[in-house]
Amino acid sequence: MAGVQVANVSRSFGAHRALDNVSIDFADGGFYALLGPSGSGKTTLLRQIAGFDFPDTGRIAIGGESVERVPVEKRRIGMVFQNYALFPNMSVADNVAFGLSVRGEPKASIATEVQRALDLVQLGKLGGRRPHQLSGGQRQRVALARAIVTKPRVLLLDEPLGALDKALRVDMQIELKRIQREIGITTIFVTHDQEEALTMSDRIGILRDGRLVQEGPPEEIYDRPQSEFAATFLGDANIFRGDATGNGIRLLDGTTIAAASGPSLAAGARASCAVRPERIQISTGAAKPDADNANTLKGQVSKRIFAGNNCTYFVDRDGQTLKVIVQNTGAERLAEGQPVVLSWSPDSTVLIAAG
Ligand SMILES: Nc1ncnc2c1ncn2[C@@H]1O[C@H](COP(=O)(O)OP(=O)(O)OP(=O)(O)O)[C@@H](O)[C@H]1O
Repeated sequence: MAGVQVANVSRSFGAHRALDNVSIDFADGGFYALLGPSGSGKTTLLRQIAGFDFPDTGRIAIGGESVERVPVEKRRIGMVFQNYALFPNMSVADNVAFGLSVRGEPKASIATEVQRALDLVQLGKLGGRRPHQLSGGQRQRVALARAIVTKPRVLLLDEPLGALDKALRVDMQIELKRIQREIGITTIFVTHDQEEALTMSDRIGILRDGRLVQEGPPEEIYDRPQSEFAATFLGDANIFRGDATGNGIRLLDGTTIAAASGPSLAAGARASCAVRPERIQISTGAAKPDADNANTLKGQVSKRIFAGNNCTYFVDRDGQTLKVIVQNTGAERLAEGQPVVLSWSPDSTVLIAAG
């Protein structure tokens, strides 16, 4: 096993900078999600690590050793892609055995290793089938078995669950995480799906236009985003813009919003505050807000979306629409058109420097 160190890596295609001075330390045995919009450089970064493509500048090391001159086949990396084709005319077992066979390993040990890999992905009894006799999820598990059978040091997964429907995808997320824990392999996982990134990974890196915008544990990025982009890309956020006051911001209409976390900014500097929709308390104003909720605003419900376990309210105030999500506790529901008071704690508010 091995960690992966990416240091100051840049890669351009013509005038386009697909990766711009990216540095990430992927810890040994960790599960790391790379998240970002289409074209942000996620696949390009995986390709540099795999050795399919090479950085213009910067360094990549696997297990502490620079891989600058190490070709793909010598990097000992397993890969699974969204449309990772299996050989249709080979059995499942032969598909999994492929990497070991080309290495010329003895037949008996190949059979043992293949069976172990198939058992791990819970396809131990299906080795004799052909790929077309499997479901989409089973085929992805074969691809995974094929990637891990050679005992790679690092596993690179590029949207491996992208082609699966939602229910199967959730099953496979749990399965993939179990397998990763069991073999303890350093895993770098590219996804578009923010929920998938939040639930599966130890750390998340958010890329935008080839740059690493923020990286850290899921809770840290969700609770303390450092930019409006990170706040709105990973989860929903209400963004307020104004001038820094020392402990928050002042909006154009003079309202102040206090924030307990964020950088220290000079008073008067342009800044934003972000607050998650589920952190806001909404009421008719008849009862006093919770004592901790120093931030308050008045507005009017413009839309209400009931979703069973929760209810989303869109609240208009001063040209802005705010989003509030309330768990369904059976309490009284607010109607569209209702004047409301929103309140939330400075602890739920993050100050962000203007980008
Ligand atoms: N071989 C190449 N030649 C020219 N441009 C490329 C090449 N590979 C990638 N790019 C460009 O680099 C940028 C990053 O591409 P990349 O595939 O890494 O994005 P991504 O974040 O993986 O996107 P997606 O989520 O859509 O897969 C894109 O603008 C892409 O068009």
